[in-house]
Amino acid sequence: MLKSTQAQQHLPRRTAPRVARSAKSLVLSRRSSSRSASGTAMASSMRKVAILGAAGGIGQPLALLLKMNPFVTNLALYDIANTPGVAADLSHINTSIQVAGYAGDDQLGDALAGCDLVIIPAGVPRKPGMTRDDLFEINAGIVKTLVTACGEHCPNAVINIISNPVNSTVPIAAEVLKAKGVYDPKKVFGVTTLDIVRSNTFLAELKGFDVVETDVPVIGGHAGITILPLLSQATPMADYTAEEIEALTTRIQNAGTEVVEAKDGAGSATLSMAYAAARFAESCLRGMNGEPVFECAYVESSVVEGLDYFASKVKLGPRGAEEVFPVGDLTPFEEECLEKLKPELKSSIEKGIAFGQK
Ligand SMILES: NC(=O)c1ccc[n+]([C@@H]2O[C@H](COP(=O)([O-])OP(=O)(O)OC[C@H]3O[C@@H](n4cnc5c(N)ncnc54)[C@H](O)[C@@H]3O)[C@@H](O)[C@H]2O)c1
Ligand SMILES: O=C(O)C[C@H](O)C(=O)O
Repeated sequence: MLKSTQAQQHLPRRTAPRVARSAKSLVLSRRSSSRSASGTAMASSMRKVAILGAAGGIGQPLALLLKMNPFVTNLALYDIANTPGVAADLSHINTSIQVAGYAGDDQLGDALAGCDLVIIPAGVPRKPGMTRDDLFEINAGIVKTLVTACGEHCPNAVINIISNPVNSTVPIAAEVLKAKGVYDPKKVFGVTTLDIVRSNTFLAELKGFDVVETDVPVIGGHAGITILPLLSQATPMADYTAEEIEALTTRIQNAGTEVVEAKDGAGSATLSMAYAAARFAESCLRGMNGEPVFECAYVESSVVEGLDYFASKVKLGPRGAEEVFPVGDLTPFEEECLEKLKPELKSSIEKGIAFGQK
């Protein structure tokens, strides 16, 4: 289990250093060069990245963003169907990243072989009226199968899990890898970056901030009240009324549902999620290359007693999540929200563990 370090205990009010990069780092580079888009780091290492669920609503735009990311050298696109077409289409883009499509069970091993990073958006999305937990019945099995294959074909890869319910699918992945004897808690992440992206956007809109300079840590999990934005730790600092804090927190917690309802049966967030997943993937790759990067993510954790998985700020490095930061000082409102989310998050974790061990 990951432990918070001595140094982290002495952190001041903020949970951790500010996320070290901004939306600018995803500006598209026309050549897959050795220069990152922000110009701050070299992207020289060979990196193979696989997307499992690559022909889907998230998978396709995510593949497009990664085809333009200088930290990637090989992109393996896997789905149960339609990946040859997606791969052929993407491969015509004149960046030097090599793209290959894989379809069906018998090609999964080839897709995963030699991967440094595996991103999993495979599974069904919500329709109006559903909770993320309603997806468990279908998505739990899909994640279990795919992570089992990761354990066999790329046991050292970092895994980014997008498939919902993330609060349960991450514990499932951990149990599967434990059973195979290849579990490294530093390398399995639930992607909660969309919660941060949304919080930054909504806060910047409310307060008239430059959105690129806005940073809201979001802790807890990725479903309803388990999503807890820490507005007291946001930058730039601002004064809020109690009503503003409550309204903004509720909007962030319901933002996924806002998109599900707007799409009216045609799925959930795909474009904003692809953006968020590309940002988190790039942060993992930068970390692998030795550049310390800070992101909030859902990981195995000892930050909150009784919750074995929890999202908080982590430091990404060559070995994955090298540090997991404590939540820092909370306001009474945030303390109350944290208490309220514990039973739901605990039950989702336990459900995932039980399924993973079956
Ligand atoms: N973590 C987050 O913040 C976040 C945000 C948005 C969506 N999601 C979740 O991401 C998942 C995917 O959403 P979407 O909109 O891309 O759905 P989608 O239906 O458009 O795409 C899913 C893809 O997964 C593929 N798939 C299904 N079973 C598979 C398997 N066994 N192996 C490989 N591929 C398989 C499907 O063929 C499809 O192409 C959903 O569970 C959704 O709830 C999570
Ligand atoms: O809301 C969903 O079902 C998808 C995703 O988790 C989101 O937050 O947009």
